[in-house]
Amino acid sequence: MSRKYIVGGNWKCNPATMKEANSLLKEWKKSPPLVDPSKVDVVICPPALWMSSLGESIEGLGMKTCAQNVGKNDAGAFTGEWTAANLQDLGITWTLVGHSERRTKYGEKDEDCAEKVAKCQEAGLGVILCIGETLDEREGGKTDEVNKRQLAAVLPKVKDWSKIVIAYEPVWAIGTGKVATPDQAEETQAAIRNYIKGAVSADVADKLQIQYGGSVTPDNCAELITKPNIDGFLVGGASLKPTFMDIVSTVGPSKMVDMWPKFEEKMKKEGCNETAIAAFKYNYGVLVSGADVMIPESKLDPVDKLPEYEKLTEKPDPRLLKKTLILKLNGGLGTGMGLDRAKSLLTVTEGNTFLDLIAQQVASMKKDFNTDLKFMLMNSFSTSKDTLEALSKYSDLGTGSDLEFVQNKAPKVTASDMSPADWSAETAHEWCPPGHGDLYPAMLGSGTLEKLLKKGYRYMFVSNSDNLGATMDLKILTHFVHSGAPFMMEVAERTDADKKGGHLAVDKASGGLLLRESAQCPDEDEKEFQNVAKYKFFNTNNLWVDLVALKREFRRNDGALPLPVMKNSKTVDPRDKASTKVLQLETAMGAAIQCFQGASALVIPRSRFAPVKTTNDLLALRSDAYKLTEDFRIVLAPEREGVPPDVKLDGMYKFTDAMEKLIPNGPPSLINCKKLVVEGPVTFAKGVVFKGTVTVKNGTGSEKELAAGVYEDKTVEL
Ligand SMILES: O=C(CO)COP(=O)(O)O
Repeated sequence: MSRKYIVGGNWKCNPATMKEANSLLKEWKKSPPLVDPSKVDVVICPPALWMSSLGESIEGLGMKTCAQNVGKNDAGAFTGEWTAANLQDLGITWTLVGHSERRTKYGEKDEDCAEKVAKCQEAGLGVILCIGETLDEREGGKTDEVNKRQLAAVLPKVKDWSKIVIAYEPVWAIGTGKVATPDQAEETQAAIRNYIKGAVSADVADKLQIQYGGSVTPDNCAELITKPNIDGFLVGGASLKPTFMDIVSTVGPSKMVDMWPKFEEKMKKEGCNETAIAAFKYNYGVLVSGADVMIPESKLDPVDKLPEYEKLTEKPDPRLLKKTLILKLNGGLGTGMGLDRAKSLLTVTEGNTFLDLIAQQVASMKKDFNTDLKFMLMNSFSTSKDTLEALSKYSDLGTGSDLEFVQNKAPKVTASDMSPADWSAETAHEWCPPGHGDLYPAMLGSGTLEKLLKKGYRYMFVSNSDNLGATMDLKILTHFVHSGAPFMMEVAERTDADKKGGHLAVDKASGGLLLRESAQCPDEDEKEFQNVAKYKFFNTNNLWVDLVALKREFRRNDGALPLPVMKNSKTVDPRDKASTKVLQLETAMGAAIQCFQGASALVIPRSRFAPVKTTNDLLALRSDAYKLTEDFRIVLAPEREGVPPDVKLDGMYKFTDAMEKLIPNGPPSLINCKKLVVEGPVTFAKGVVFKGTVTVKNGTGSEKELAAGVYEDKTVEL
């Protein structure tokens, strides 16, 4: 029969302070074990004084609090004791009885244990009964005899065997670092079960959970747990560390074995291709392994020097254009800005959407370089139709699979049990886009990579469709090809405004480049993460990829690039916050820098980086702080010297239609504005000019107009 596993953490008289205990629980919370709670119980035995105050945090982790000891008495004159009923009263449903330290250091006898078990049975309390032999006893061949004696004393008191767990803890293995071998533990525990079978019944013996305890660590638990008579562990020293969760995860039946077939079947049924399935399998495997996704400071070195765009000396080689694909990522919806369509359909300048400008950029590049240019989009299942329709007027861009490939979709994962999310009310909600790191598997799985290579394309320039500064630059292309790097990232210098975003760093172990995003930074390293003088560069998501190297990496990694996996907690129906909690697994395309040996980076001027993430960005972009160049790029006006205006609109302007109401007469002048803050319902008259730092406030609640004029370094109250 299959018994439920049970893992206990016996903290003994540790740690020294409750503060430390709380921070350990916090650590556990950060990377909880991803095991099925219906298959593994976890109990934690803190010092008695803290049981009540820590109980909530322990239970918040899906674990139970367990006492380390209990009195053999009822309520009364028993100074220093507590009763089984006291524990029940506090909501504590488990206790250890007969731990070897109680037996040897406090003189507890088999008979005391028996009385304690009797009281616990009366109170309906679960007991983990600890038994085990000393070294002398083992060496004297008395192991089974000792265990039987300790058990025999207690057996007559047990009426309800569902409330008893046995912890076999050989005294010589406790706190000594000398763990029993898996065979030793298995042999002894099989003998214990056999004894119970004879003394009680086969049914009770079969159902009885028997833990092993004594120097269990994350390193030695995996082999022990393969033994049929080991149903979990009672862990001492190793339960005082964050890595106790690794022991729990190891004991938990692998979700990969349990759940993966369900995901695979669902994806196949949906028509997902093999590459998409392999990519999701990799991501899901990372999720359920409970792997530590953090990148601590100790593993990194800063990047000191990088080649700079302005200093590139290579002579631009126009012949390379024929071998190069320009790819725009266009999978994003403008939900954050109140749109339910592709974000690139947003109007940027009079009458021109992002897509219009991109199409015109491509046309202009073809003219400038006097050559045909291969252009493609990666759409998502929600942007493809609208985008192709909008671009149909630009016939020379290409059509169909010549113009686009579509990003994969990934199943959402139910947060509580890691199963595929199920939402029959709207099955579309069971799927999500897997982040732009899906670029690589989507290219491979759609056949696009193979097709491009066959046609002689070797290089790819990728950028986001909301970054209108990212155009084909022959100088950069030539530098990339001449450098021989398989992958190159355009980075920009971090300013204070960028300190919360990710940064480029050197991985000490490999010497290669990697990106650290804020979700990958442990709390204690946050200060260094935000240190823009130390970590000077951020990823602009303008990337250059050698397609031959990409294909090689896929082959080396069994068809799935090992990108860092980010898990986003959401609800299955994004608009219904009460619906099932799910995890969406995503990867980021820039993170691939760590997958390519010899990948490089280039520092570019900010003019190649003008993304629109919010209506703040959009307002700035529409103003005279930016210029539309002849080749349809939107770049910061030279007067700005590379620094965009810092616009902070009230939350009420989050959506584009609300922002339009702020500027019914067109955008204000921001060319000399450092920072603009708008609070409350305002409309700008025609001819408003902001200079320096200006705040416009309307606290009245009813809309007010800001009259034409120059506002410089002041707060205007309307
Ligand atoms: O006594 C134990 C658990 O109750 C085992 O302690 P260690 O895991 O530190 O050896």
